[in-house]
Amino acid sequence: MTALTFHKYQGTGNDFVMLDDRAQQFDEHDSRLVRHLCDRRLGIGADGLILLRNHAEYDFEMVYFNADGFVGSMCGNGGRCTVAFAKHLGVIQDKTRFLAADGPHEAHVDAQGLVHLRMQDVHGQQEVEGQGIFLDTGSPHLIRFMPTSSLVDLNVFAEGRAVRYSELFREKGTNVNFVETPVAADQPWQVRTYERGVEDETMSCGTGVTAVALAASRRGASSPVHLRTRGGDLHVAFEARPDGSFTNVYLSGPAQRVFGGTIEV
Ligand SMILES: N[C@H](CCC[C@H](N)C(=O)O)C(=O)O
Repeated sequence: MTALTFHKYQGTGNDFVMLDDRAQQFDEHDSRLVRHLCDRRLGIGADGLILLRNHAEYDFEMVYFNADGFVGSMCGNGGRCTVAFAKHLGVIQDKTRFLAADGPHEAHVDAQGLVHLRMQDVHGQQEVEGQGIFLDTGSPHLIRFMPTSSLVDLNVFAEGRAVRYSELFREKGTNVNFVETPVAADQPWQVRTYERGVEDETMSCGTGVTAVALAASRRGASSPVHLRTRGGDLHVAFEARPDGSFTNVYLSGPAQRVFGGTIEV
């Protein structure tokens, strides 16, 4: 048995076990251990686990795992939490360039402690017949626009699961976002997300709300888009290019250290 030091972070309720792995001692193939640390009854409990590692060309590297123990794609809330963690460790000050699964990212922490994270440019969005709109913001997302007032009672677990395990998505999986269009322009877009790799609804999904904002821009939303998740509010700013792609995409919101400790592994 050894004692593993961890930090627990959350960004709009999407929660992560954060490990300072600058010495690169964590075995990233040990999916059983990642699953155990993310287990809410037997371990620490989280939607995902993130290693902060050194990198020769960037301030740090973020290695993200879903709660199922496997290396995930990009995680927007996790990215913001990793920036806050890097600042907590003294690895960075208020501005950074770091590497994640989908490539380099720039980010900065503002005076209120909000983290602004630049996401990769997004090319194209497809209409998936009878399902919704599909786009990739570093992770795959299906967006389904829902009738007014239908989100509150929606069974996101059952509805999301049905899409995620449908013939089209079964192999690679997808995250599924259910969205309510605001009734007034000053209201936020409401989002609930079923997450692949957690295989359940989470309180919030950063790459998910980013995808929703870009899909919403085709439905009259203008940058910055205000989005509301079960765990709090996020903003997404972007520039739409004439060819339908998006650049200068920024996901902004809080990222907080909740506690830290050691766990016997
Ligand atoms: N919670 C995440 C998404 C994690 C990605 C993931 N669940 C997948 O696509 O496998 C976020 O804030 O962007």
